[in-house]
Amino acid sequence: MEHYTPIYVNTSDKSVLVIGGGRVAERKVRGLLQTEARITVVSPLLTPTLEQLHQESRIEWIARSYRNGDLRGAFLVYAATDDPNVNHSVVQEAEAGAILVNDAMSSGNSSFITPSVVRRGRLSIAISTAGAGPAAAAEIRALLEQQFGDEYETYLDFLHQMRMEIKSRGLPPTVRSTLLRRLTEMDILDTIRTGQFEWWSEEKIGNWISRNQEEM
Ligand SMILES: C[C@@]1(CC(=O)O)c2cc3[nH]c(cc4nc(cc5[nH]c(cc(n2)[C@H]1CCC(=O)O)[C@@](C)(CC(=O)O)[C@@H]5CCC(=O)O)C(CC(=O)O)=C4CCC(=O)O)c(CCC(=O)O)c3CC(=O)O
Ligand SMILES: NC(=O)C1=CN([C@@H]2O[C@H](COP(=O)(O)OP(=O)(O)OC[C@H]3O[C@@H](n4cnc5c(N)ncnc54)[C@H](O)[C@@H]3O)[C@@H](O)[C@H]2O)C=CC1
Repeated sequence: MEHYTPIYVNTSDKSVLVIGGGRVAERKVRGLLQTEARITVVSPLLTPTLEQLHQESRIEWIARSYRNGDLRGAFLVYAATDDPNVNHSVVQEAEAGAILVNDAMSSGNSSFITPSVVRRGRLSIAISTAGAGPAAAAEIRALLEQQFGDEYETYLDFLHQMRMEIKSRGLPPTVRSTLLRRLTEMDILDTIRTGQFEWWSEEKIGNWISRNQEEM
């Protein structure tokens, strides 16, 4: 059985190449648009959505078939044409250049696979079936989407703000980790769900930290 190593890759300001401009390429691009990647599509044809994204300058378009050498400077590559030979050539060029590559037609040829993703602001939950059932991955995503609602976006923004605040205070590591753990033990999610959440002021954050430090 194939086992994969799940990682979250930072593609900010990195050049990501998608070879092919069809339905599957469009799905890969939609995922990439959630990041700060610089996206280039190489394909003689584009779907109407990709065409629109190109017109809005959100993606670059090289309007021709893939050529050996196109991968120069790329950080990550998706081979998403409908021609297995072309995808294979893309994979070969990527491997020669030690670039991570996804072949949409074959998980076996790929150095990474594209998971199904639930996004709620800073929270992302990635699901993979190691290629066994992409439609099952999408079904599991839909289930998780029901379980993890929009309240998680606010919740994680709050945790992030508190984490930055706690880390900036130069507290001893044990105090810091206790405070960070206590944060997740509070019922913040419920207050967001019931519409009672209010962002904490500098003063309230300061008071909460001092009070909790005293209780340790
Ligand atoms: C290996 C992988 C390679 C990769 O792309 O990385 C791959 C490969 C293949 N997919 C195929 C088919 C379909 N894929 C989807 C949908 C998705 N496919 C995605 C990922 C992956 N697909 C990777 C494994 C992920 C994992 O580990 O589970 C998702 C999760 C993410 C994304 O693509 O962005 C996205 C759902 C996003 C969402 O909704 O959340 C649908 C449903 C639909 O189209 O609505 C169908 C039709 C139904 C069916 O066939 O099951 C075929 C057969 C093609 C043929 O026979 O012609 C192959 C080739 C093969 O199996 O060899
Ligand atoms: N990984 C996944 O999630 C899935 C993968 N697939 C596989 O992906 C393949 C592509 O599917 P679709 O996007 O629906 O096909 P499609 O026919 O909509 O798109 C193919 C695209 O590849 C481009 N293309 C063809 N030759 C090219 C070349 N030499 N250089 C650059 N671009 C080239 C075409 O212009 C077109 O834009 C399918 O044949 C299937 O095997 C299918 C469903 C899901």
